Amino acid sequence: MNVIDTAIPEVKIIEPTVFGDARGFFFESFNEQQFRKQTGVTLPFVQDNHSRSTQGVLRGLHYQIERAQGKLVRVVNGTVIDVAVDLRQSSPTFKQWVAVELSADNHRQLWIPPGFGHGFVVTSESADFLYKTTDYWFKAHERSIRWDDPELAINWGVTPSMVLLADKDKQALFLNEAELFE
Ligand SMILES: Cc1cn([C@H]2C[C@H](O)[C@@H](COP(=O)(O)OP(=O)(O)O[C@H]3O[C@@H](C)C(=O)[C@@H](O)[C@H]3O)O2)c(=O)[nH]c1=O
Repeated sequence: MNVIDTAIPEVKIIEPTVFGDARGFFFESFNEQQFRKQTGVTLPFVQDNHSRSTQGVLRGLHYQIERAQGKLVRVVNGTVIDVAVDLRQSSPTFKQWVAVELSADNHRQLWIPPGFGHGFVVTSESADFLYKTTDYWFKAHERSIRWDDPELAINWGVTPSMVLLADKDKQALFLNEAELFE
């Protein structure tokens, strides 16, 4: 696997080594030893999630204010633009974001550490999104920040009128109203 730095040092793109042959392909989608060695991340993963979304669906920007989750995310069908936003007020990259295309074809994964908001928008007909998390889900600690907050000015690469949101994300807070990390 290959680890690629992003504009935010703790957010990393992981490119697995894919072995293609006449049958199709094979790759190790997660190897704890390699992941630890090459990213320096030693947090254990405790939950695996799978969501399916249709074109234009945007899930985000989500985080847990307590029991913050690190996430290792990837796509096994379709294409998304995946976004990580630094919500740690003491961080030199506070309020900065990275957007990375993840697809079934590029096999890319994104490591998003605890303390970040996370979201993605589906740019293909549908997308199957898989991710590992470093802590469990706690409904009481869930928070959502508006995907289109002008203070963040995230370039999602999609036409805003095409975006489909859950009610909770329509009611999400602006960054300046939200509870953030120290
Ligand atoms: C996130 C989650 C949801 N659920 C349930 C709650 C709800 O009934 C249903 C759908 O949940 P949501 O609408 O919150 O799903 P979704 O909007 O896909 O939430 C996810 O979005 C992405 C961007 C993330 O980063 C994740 O951490 C998570 O917040 O699944 C669980 O049982 N376990 C979980 O870990």
